[in-house]
Amino acid sequence: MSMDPTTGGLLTAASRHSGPRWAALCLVSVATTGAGLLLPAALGRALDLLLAHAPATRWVLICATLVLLLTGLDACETVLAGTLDARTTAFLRRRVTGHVLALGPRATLRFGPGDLVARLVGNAAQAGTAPGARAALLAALAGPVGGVVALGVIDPWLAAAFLTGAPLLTLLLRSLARDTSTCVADYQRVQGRIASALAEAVGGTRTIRAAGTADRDAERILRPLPELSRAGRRMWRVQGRAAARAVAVAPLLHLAVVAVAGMLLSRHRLSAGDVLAASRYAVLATGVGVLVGQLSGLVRARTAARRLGEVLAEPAPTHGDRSLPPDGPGHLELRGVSARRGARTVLDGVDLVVPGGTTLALVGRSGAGKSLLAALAGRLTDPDAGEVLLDGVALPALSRAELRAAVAYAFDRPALLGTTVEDTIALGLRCPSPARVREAARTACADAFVRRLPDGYATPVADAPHSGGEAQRLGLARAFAQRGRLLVLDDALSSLDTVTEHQVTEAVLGRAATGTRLVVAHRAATAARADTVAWLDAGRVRAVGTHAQLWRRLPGYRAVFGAAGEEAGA
Ligand SMILES: Nc1ncnc2c1ncn2[C@@H]1O[C@H](COP(=O)(O)OP(=O)(O)OP(=O)(O)O)[C@@H](O)[C@H]1O
Repeated sequence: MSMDPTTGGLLTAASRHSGPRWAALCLVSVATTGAGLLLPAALGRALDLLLAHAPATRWVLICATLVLLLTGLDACETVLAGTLDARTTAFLRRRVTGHVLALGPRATLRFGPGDLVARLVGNAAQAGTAPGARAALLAALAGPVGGVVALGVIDPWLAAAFLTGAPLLTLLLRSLARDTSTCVADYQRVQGRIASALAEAVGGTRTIRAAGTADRDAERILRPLPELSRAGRRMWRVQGRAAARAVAVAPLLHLAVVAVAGMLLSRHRLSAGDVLAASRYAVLATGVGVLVGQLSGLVRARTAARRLGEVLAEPAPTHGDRSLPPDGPGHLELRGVSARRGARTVLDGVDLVVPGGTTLALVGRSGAGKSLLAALAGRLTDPDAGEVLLDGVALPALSRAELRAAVAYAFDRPALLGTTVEDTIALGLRCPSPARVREAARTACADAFVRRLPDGYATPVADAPHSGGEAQRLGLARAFAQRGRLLVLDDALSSLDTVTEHQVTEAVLGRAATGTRLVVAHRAATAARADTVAWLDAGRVRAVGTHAQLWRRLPGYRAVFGAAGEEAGA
């Protein structure tokens, strides 16, 4: 049951997080085992005294006290184990959620949203039982070990009789741990694949309905079910086989101990009470059934922790602690920037300068890398080579807070996060204020429709209208409220009606606009309003100039806009 360092470290951190509770659980579990080990000796002593007609009340009372103590300890163990599991699970979920968000788009690229949810929900809950399972295994091991020691104390021959079969038990447990680990890993992997396919289908319900492929997609999502069932059955078979072997071996060992005890009784080396105690200790020592259960639980928890460890092993982007020069104009510079997606180099050694306070429109055919370049400009993703600087500071050198306050983004399909509409617009603001939110909403032409909502800005975001244009206006309002020195609009006006688009474009690109703006432009009219246009083609910047210059000189540039562009450009 070897552990990679990430998984081991994660479980150690989780145990440390619940340290006192884990220590208390270990203590209670070991105390339970200790009380369980004392009971046979006390019973044997009481029996001997009763058989000899000697006063045995004290020993009978000790036996009763031990039984009561065992009941109390058992209750404590249940409560401690339950709360420890819950705390550890919460700790793991917090840690992995934080890391997934720190990874940004890379997390979904590498694992897929469904698989991530499966890991965060199912695997985290299972991994959360690891510290409790470790404590339980410790106690379950203490039982057999204590049983053998007690047998040795009664008579060394009893321990020797038991130990002849011990190697068999060790082999049994080792093969159980190994086989269970493989089956559980297979099972959890298949579960992750089903979750991925389901998340994809949930995101594409409209497409599935429009295509009328619901049955086919349900079949596709559940296709790995037989594999899941095979992995599940394999898991039960492994455990069943181990339990069956244990059931075969344990009574033989028990019998051997009782036979030796009987022989020693006949030679007057043991009393009847000793035989009773030895018989019970032999049962404790052969408690492999308990061990099988505990070991399987621990293996399942560790396998689940390994899946969380895989997510944590993905390196998150680091941030420096530098600040931007105060009152910088938002001068953006890309130096030799290259970025790959899949096997393709989408951007190849791109150099680009956007002087502070100006607007640059990114133009290019579909798939040319406009969104990728827009993402690189505000460090939503990092380049594979080259660097991006804002006001002379490389983006990775900036502190996270400084970077996020300096660069605002609006997207074509913004995620509306937060509780109310007001929260959605104020998301991420250092000093949110109602006035700032309303002003931003007015600039984005969202104020009028928000005020018409039943509770205005206090309307739950789930109840707010979500048409493409309305969502885009809320997303734009969020970007405007941020008042960063760089504003990046990635196709953020595409769903607006013509009048609204004109008003928003005027606010963003008109004379009154402030800061530097990077706009992904699909329409010639938008490109024409920018100070400069960068034409992306085949991974490179083919030309930089005003729209009018590029339009006049370059037929390839005109072709990007097609027939509609000919009219707008003209
Ligand atoms: N996760 C990914 N895996 C593989 N390729 C990707 C991934 N994301 C983007 N790409 C590819 O990178 C290229 C650039 O994508 P990008 O979204 O930047 O293009 P774009 O110019 O904005 O296109 P559009 O105008 O259609 O939005 C495309 O060929 C795209 O298929």
